[in-house]
Amino acid sequence: MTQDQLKRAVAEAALAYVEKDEVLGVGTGSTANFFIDALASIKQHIPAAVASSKATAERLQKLGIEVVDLNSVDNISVYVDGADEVNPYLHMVKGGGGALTREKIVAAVAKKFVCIADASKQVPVLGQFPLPIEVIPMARSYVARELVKLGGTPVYRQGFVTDNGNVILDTYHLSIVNPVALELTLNQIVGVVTNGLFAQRGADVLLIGSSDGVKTYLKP
Ligand SMILES: O=C[C@H](O)[C@H](O)[C@H](O)COP(=O)(O)O
Repeated sequence: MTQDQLKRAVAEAALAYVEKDEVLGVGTGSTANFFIDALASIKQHIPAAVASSKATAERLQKLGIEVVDLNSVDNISVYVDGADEVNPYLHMVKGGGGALTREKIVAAVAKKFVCIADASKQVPVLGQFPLPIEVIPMARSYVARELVKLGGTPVYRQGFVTDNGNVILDTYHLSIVNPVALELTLNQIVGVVTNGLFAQRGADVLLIGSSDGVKTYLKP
């Protein structure tokens, strides 16, 4: 099976986690896009969705699903999104598409986080994928120097501006042996808006698309 076929299979499997007549949170990226396309078959049961990016909002609206502002809802039953890496504890690296801040906000509100990914995203230890860090533009150089002090090698994502008007530092070589602690440490750097570690609030359910079918993992 191709990677896209695995993404489609896992996206379709995630439909089983969508709660009827509840507000749904929807992530960003190629795997999330397959999920949005799959939602067409059950859209009559989705009163509204909260999107984690402008791109996702547009895709949902094209399908005829109402997109609402997060401030207008009290809770989100389920949030479905992809990941760039996921470890056995269901901690993730996210933000390859630059949507990490809104993703982390929607994930924080959601009662359940369902991560959907193809098998290439499963890793024993996070950190092969460079960690995306969203930064206020004027703080870019300062934050980069602080990341170097932590052992990282930050690379400015040239020509990319987030939905929030900020920039991204893709950071190589960080030692992510303790994702929860590193997530907190990175949050302490002034000028950092969000880092791409989703460890304090990891996934509750992980669906992995593999050549043997879709496998389900629960947070240990
Ligand atoms: O900012 C993007 C998101 O965190 C995505 O969920 C992540 O990059 C995975 O994307 P994809 O499904 O395209 O591999």
